[in-house]
Amino acid sequence: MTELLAEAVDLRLGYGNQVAVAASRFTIPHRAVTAIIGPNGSGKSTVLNALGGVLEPLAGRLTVLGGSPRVRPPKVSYVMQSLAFPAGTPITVREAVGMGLYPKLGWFGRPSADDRARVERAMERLGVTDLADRHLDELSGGQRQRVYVAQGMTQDHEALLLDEPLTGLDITSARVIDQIIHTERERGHAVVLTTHDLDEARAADWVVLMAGRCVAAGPPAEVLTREHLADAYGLGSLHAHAPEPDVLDDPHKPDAPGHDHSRHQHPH
Ligand SMILES: Nc1ncnc2c1ncn2[C@@H]1O[C@H](COP(=O)(O)OP(=O)(O)OP(=O)(O)O)[C@@H](O)[C@H]1O
Repeated sequence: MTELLAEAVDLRLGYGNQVAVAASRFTIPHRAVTAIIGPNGSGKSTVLNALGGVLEPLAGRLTVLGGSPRVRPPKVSYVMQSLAFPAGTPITVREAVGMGLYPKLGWFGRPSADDRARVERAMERLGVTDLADRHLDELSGGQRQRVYVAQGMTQDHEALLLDEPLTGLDITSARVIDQIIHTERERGHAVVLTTHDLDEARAADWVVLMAGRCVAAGPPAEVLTREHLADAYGLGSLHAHAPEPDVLDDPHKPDAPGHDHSRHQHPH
């Protein structure tokens, strides 16, 4: 049996008494890259929050690495760039990356030489060493995103949760973070990321397709089908998320629709 990072059973997640996600069952494998994809408001970040132990389920069961994520397993590193630091926080890049040590040290623990080396290594891996003494406020969005991922890397972890890590990045920054994601997997870690990019989801080992519920979870080829995407995104937006044009146009490809040209019409 595949080793699991997470398992959800009859899970309900939400805010106050508003249910945002109701999912009967889905799993996320360990030591693999999982992409959570779905339309705006479909519950991707909500699921990540629950996996990261930031949000308690309203009902049902969610286990991460065999336990409750609320008893924050220190082995799960959650990078929440959107919430991490309010604008104007007077903090340097090195300090921000060093905050990845807090789950281990607590707020008042003193970092050892090893801990400090870990911070430097994470900054090197993300290519932000030159920015170490700069204030976060002085960075571009892409540079800041690298800093957040470096913070996640600093934490001793088996699983890395990343909220839209590649969104809005230039090719260089995206490549750096993409490389990190794949190195993490090679090290036997799990990476769970949220995305709006179908290609990013196709490149993952496992996909969870959300629409306020789990539409499907499994390998990309089984999840990112026309039917599932139509279910999640609605028929009206299907053409925007359909396979690449060359797949649509080449009748020899297994996924091609043959002579069915109806898919080229834009439904209104
Ligand atoms: N802090 C909150 N308080 C109340 N409702 C929330 C909160 N965060 C999210 N929601 C609601 O929960 C639902 C799911 O939101 P969530 O942020 O998980 O979606 P998402 O798929 O990540 O969206 P996006 O693609 O826009 O980032 C939405 O209806 C949203 O309005």
